[in-house]
Amino acid sequence: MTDGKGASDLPVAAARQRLREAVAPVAGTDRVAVGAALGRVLAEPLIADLDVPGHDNAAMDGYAVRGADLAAAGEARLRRVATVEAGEAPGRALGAGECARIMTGAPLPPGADTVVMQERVAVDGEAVRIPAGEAPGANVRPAGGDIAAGATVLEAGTRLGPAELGVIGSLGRVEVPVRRRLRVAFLATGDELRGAGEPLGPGQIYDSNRYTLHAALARLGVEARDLGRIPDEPEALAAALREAAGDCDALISSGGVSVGDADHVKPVLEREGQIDFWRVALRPGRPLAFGRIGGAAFFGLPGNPVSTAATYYQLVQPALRRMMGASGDGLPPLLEARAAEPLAKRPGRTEYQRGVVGPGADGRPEVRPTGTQSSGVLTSMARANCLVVLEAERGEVAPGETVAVQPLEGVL
Ligand SMILES: Nc1nc2c(c(=O)[nH]1)N[C@H]1C(S)=C(S)[C@@H](COP(=O)(O)OP(=O)(O)OC[C@H]3O[C@@H](n4cnc5c(N)ncnc54)[C@H](O)[C@@H]3O)O[C@H]1N2
Ligand code: MOO
Repeated sequence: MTDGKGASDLPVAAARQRLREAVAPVAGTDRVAVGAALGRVLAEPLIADLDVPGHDNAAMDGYAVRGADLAAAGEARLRRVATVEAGEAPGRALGAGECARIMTGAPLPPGADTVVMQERVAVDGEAVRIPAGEAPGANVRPAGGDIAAGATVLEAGTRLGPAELGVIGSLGRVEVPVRRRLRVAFLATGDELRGAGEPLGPGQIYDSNRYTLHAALARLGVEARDLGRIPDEPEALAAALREAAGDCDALISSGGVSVGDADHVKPVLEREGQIDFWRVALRPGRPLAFGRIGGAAFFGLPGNPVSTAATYYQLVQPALRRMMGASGDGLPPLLEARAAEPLAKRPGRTEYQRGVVGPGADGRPEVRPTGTQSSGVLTSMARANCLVVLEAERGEVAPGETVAVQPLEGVL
């Protein structure tokens, strides 16, 4: 039993460790078109089979010259013998005293090792005059300067975002080997829940957690299966979970995981599978349950809307990423900011308070809470651009104290 203050709850770091040990990357890979690979996880290292760029080329529009021809004093007088556009072959080699008009991206003619920007040059017909002071070797992008043939460009486990897909594109690949998509089912429990468009009876509320979960899973790039709203009835919950466990890698529920008379998640998990841990020393989200049903990892998230969002973000998503085969937990690094207002906190649990971080009067990062920190106030999350991470042992935070913040932008 706990003492009610969280003293025997699992510390957050221990919960993360247990999750890392309990889940493993799924087997199976797909080959998908590069254009359809956003958010997927690279299944094999990407080894370059060519140099990028493939040839020494000009970084500026100007004149390709031999560095040896540049003047140390006065000016160099060169003769333009060719023009090279991007996409053309480099043309014939430059001899002493010769230069070529060249455009950005065009391959350097043999013999040239320098590009002089056209703004620095006086041109009279084929005569090109270059004042002293130009550096030999300047404005050339060497072959293989971005990617050298044979190099490992991206490691297995890389989650593919716009930059990574661009890199793969620069190698001319048509398809990319990725881990198979994770299948994740989610549901909301609660007799009080109604769906959008339905009239509300007395004491009823609209289900918001399924929207939060669905959006978070969609952004993560898993195949999300919506099991809908399940009444507070153990048999209904057990049947839904048993069925979904047959073809999903992970199951996520929201609500019913605390100690109320209608909280059936934990007993159902104990009966239908195994419970690994229940109750984590974090706020919001303390009654979180984790275990296994059949072949699927099971995450029972507390029903309070902020608790659902925060536990998903802090604990579930890192575990799902691991199952996807992605390296790292994907959580942004913690940054330091000054508290602009007092932050209520009692020692015992790690807290994730919702805040807005931005530059203070002195330009240094300053964070203020987004109003009421109740786990039922979901607008506190929607208005936040960061979570203020307060260590378990910490108490009330006074204005001016340094706190850790975790940027939320683009993550949840
Ligand atoms: N005696 C105790 N009571 C509670 C404890 C405790 O330790 N002892 N813990 C509290 C904490 S902390 C949390 S968090 C909640 C979590 O409880 P449940 O996971 O059982 O969640 P529910 O009771 O089902 O719902 C809590 C709250 O959230 C609303 N809710 C639920 N699902 C949704 C949804 N899909 N969309 C929108 N809102 C939802 C629900 O109506 C309740 O208001 O337990 C505390 N109690
Ligand atoms: O952990 Mo509960 O989420 O504090 O309200």
